[in-house]
Amino acid sequence: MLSIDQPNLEEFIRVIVRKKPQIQTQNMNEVQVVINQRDNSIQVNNNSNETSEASTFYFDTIFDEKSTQQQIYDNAVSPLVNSLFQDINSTIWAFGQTRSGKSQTLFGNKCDEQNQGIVYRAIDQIFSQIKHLSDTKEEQKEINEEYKVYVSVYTLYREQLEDMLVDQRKDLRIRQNLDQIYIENLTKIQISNQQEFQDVLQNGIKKNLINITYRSLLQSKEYFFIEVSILKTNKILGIEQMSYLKIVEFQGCERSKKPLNQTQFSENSQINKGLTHFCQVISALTDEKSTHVPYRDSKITRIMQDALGGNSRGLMICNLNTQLEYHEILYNLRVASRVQQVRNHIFFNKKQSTDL
Ligand SMILES: Nc1ncnc2c1ncn2[C@@H]1O[C@H](COP(=O)(O)OP(=O)(O)OP(=O)(O)O)[C@@H](O)[C@H]1O
Repeated sequence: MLSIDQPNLEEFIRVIVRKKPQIQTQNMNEVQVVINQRDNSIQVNNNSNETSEASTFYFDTIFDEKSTQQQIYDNAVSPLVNSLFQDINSTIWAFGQTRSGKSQTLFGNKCDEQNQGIVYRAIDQIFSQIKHLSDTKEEQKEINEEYKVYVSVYTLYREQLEDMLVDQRKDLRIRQNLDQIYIENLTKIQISNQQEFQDVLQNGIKKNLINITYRSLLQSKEYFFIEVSILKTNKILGIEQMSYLKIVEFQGCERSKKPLNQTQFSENSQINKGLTHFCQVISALTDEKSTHVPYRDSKITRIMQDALGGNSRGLMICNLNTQLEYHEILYNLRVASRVQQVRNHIFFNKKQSTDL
């Protein structure tokens, strides 16, 4: 195996906040949230209109309710897709309460160009970039590099990690090599355009759950993952490099004061458990005195380990639904605020000889 040492880059996880537009409903109060785009601050006012210092937060970028899918994509996601072609991994996760706009941001409406979410836009950008690279190389008569794109779809529910692209689902194992975390025996399907990507997504879901809609599938899982890998092969040198873009949808979680039935209670505690482990990892990573990061306490933190202090660029999209309770909004912003203090240590993915 040929391995070339590359310089390290250190960068913080980037956190952006997106406020969902208000939807007119009866008996629904909206918590007042003031976004100041000049200093990228967001102030949350409680019902008595008192604002304490703790309720003002600062983020990299804050998108108000008028923001478009295109703006989110261009600002936050496009640079990460570009870095895949520089052999750097990226992980994006949508976080927020129930009905805060996570699916809208990630998926939107695939049939409406303006409303398409970041997942479909990323696939378009990957294929247009590959075309651009091969056209440029062709003009220069040096077509040494070949790109192949693969997709995996998996879910995590009650600590059960399942491959959505196989008939027989079983709990998958998370493994670690020197550089990164990977899932053993995870199906990777090669795709060569947007349509093939959508077919894989749709067929994978149909294969596993008959008569269930895509939306209800997403709603029934705690975490939904789409992983797109790009394999670059230099045919002359016989060297290949693999980079990935991992996109994760967190299940919405409310620390509800309302009474829950047994199933809701059990689901909610499970989600809260995952979230608690996620927050414990974030706390350990941002506490200088901490000597241990408890990645192994839950599968979500293990799968996301590369993006939480490891070798992947990280983007958290914190979706905000202001039609929920004040303490819920505050809780989400506090988590988001802490996440942006986590540093990742990025290095370019290793080159390997193709004749392994
Ligand atoms: N930016 C937006 N513009 C217009 N409508 C939006 C926007 N964001 C969300 N919505 C609408 O709000 C509703 C809830 O959004 P969505 O389903 O994306 O939330 P979610 O966070 O994925 O919810 P859940 O946690 O239940 O999966 C949907 O009807 C969606 O169309």
